Amino acid sequence: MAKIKKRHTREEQKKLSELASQELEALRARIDELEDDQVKQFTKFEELPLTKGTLKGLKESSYVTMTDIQRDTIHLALKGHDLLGAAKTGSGKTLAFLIPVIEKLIHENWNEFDGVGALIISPTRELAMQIYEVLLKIGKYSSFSAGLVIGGKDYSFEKDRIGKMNILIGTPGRLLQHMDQSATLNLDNLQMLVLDEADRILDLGFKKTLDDIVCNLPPERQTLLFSATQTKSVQDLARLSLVSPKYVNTSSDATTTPESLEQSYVVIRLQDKLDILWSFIKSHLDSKILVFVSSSKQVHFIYETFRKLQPGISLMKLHGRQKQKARLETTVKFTESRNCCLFATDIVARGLDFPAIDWVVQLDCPEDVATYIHRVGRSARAGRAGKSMLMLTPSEEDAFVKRMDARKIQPKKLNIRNSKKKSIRDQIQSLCFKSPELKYLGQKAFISYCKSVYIQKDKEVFNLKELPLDEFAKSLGLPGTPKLKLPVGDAELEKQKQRKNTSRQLKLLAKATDDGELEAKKVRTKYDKMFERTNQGVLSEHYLKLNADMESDRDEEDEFMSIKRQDHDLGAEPDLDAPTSKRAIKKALSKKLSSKDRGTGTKMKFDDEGVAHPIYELEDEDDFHKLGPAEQQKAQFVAQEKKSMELADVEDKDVAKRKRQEKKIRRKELERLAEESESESESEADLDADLDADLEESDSDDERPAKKPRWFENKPHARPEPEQPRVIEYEQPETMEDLEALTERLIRGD
Ligand SMILES: Nc1ncnc2c1ncn2[C@@H]1O[C@H](COP(=O)(O)OP(=O)(O)OP(=O)(O)O)[C@@H](O)[C@H]1O
Repeated sequence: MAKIKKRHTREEQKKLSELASQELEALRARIDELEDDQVKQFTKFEELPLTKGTLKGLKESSYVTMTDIQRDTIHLALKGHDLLGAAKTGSGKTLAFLIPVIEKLIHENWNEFDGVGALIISPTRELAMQIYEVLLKIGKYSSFSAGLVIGGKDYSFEKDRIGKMNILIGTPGRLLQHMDQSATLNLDNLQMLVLDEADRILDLGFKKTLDDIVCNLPPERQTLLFSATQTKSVQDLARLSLVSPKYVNTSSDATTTPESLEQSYVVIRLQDKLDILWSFIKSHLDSKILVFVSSSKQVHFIYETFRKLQPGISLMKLHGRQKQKARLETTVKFTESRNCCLFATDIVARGLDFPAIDWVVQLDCPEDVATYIHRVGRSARAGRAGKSMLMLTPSEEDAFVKRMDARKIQPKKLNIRNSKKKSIRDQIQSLCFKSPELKYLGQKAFISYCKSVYIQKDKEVFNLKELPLDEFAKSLGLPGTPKLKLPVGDAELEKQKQRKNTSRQLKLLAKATDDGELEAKKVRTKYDKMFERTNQGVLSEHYLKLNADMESDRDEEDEFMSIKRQDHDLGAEPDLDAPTSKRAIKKALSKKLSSKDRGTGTKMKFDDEGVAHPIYELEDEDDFHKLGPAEQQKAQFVAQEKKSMELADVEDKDVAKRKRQEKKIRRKELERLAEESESESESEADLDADLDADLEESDSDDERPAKKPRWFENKPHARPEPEQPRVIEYEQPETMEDLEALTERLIRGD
């Protein structure tokens, strides 16, 4: 969070405020007089009735000429209308709402004691940061404070300052968290609510959060909605309490993609995608390329594989499951790089303004045309040139091309030249063969891709049955096709889809502690600690990389799919429960473990193959019902358990009886031995002591003989000292057989 502008002295402030109020009066009059037709002739910001400070901030940021959406919306927003603005990607929507936000607060004479005057909601942190940066630039000459409230940052830091902010920019989850928990946050005076990428914020993933935010805002505010693909859903507008909104759509009369964008598509088999992508990258090494895939697992796998194959261009990855810090670092790195290739999921498809992207490649078909538009819109921004290539499988082509055509999007169909095609299948197979971690990533990528196809609503485009999955698995270097466990029925499908859409932030928010410091206060499990170490051999490093994935996906994928173990033996998977450092091993062996370290432990049972299982394993509900009614299963279980307990009881009794008999025999033999032994030489005493100890040990569970055997106590002088003590050589008996053999030898006296 930062102040937009330095403070003035009281004198200066008085003077300024007099001038400002005169200036504002004049501006208000100009705004009231503005006619739509008149504005249509405007080309420059300075023609609009904007305050001097804003014009200066714009000019210094090199914003002089307005884009269409800016020209068509800013004056309406200045007049106080609610607004729905739709414009192509990269057409300057950010300024179209930031200028009215600043101007509105200036006109309202907003000051630091008035609290939050404007709230800007963005679907992603990266986009929120981008908006914040633009605000700092153009708002340089206004005296408002602006704050960024996004997940992944220090919550307490935000909480302490949020009450002093005039403009807040944030992601839905974090904003709601502050609304619930930060006592200083007061939105009662809110003048303006802005939703950037409104369609995304209004969709299912954010629905509940947005509704919760909006119902806590004063209804008499002004609301601006901006998006590349505008919703006019009456329901959505009602949710936001828009009042007679003005619709502005600068992309309605032409295609919804930038004119300067050269669009193409190729039809290739699913199993050839990686070969084609590789060939494409190799022939565009001097370009800045953004590659979209459907899931973070695919990003992970392709990034790791291609990195090992060294294409000769810098590779990067960006997806929602990365830590915020890594995401920001990659965003900055990609922004600054000239020749590089970024593999990403749709998290970056919306809003992010990467400069000078030459190519947007869509390795996987987008879920709908709106997503296509957002993806390709990362290139050819603000009138610059750019190219895009969409890869479609034969089963996707017809329906998706039809969908695009309906939106006046007609990419050119291209064929890949055979001479340009390079196959990396053998290399990938060999990499996966050598590296279990890569194979594991491949399996995850396979499953995630299939899942992403399966959950799509548009079945005409996305049909899992049409896809050559065995071939696809081979192309990922997998020795077999991972088994897919797909959700049954629409309800489950919808659940999966919703889960996919639901912001990870919201999940985190639900688990947040009272002060919201979820990340800072997260309990580090032994796995966390283990994964944080890097010096434990190759597999632990692999697991370090996979940790985030495993943690986040566990519940999601356990329900959905399973991997055929026999086909995909991960071989040397580490024993996650074993101590992993010298210190840990020492600690584990130490009998002086402190009680806090002891824990309760987990009881395991072993099956016939010696594989450990938890005592209680949850069975799948469907599998359970297949076995018959619960009552019947219960009765069967009780009968079965009773029978096995009876058997066990008989066995136990037999063992106990045998033990008693053996003990009796041994004792008798020893007594006899003692009696026969004439001399009580030291060696005999030692022998007896040893035998005694041995008896004590072996009979520890049973009746113990008296510590000092009776034959020593009762007959200390019973036998005369032999003239020549007999020396009997013996080995320490270890087993019952040894003991018996020794006893026999002693009896025989040899
Ligand atoms: N009036 C202008 N003059 C020059 N450049 C501009 C102007 N307005 C915006 N830009 C630049 O155009 C680029 C795209 O702007 P912006 O990110 O606001 O587009 P957008 O419509 O919000 O895109 P998206 O739909 O992808 O979020 C940015 O780099 C911005 O600096």
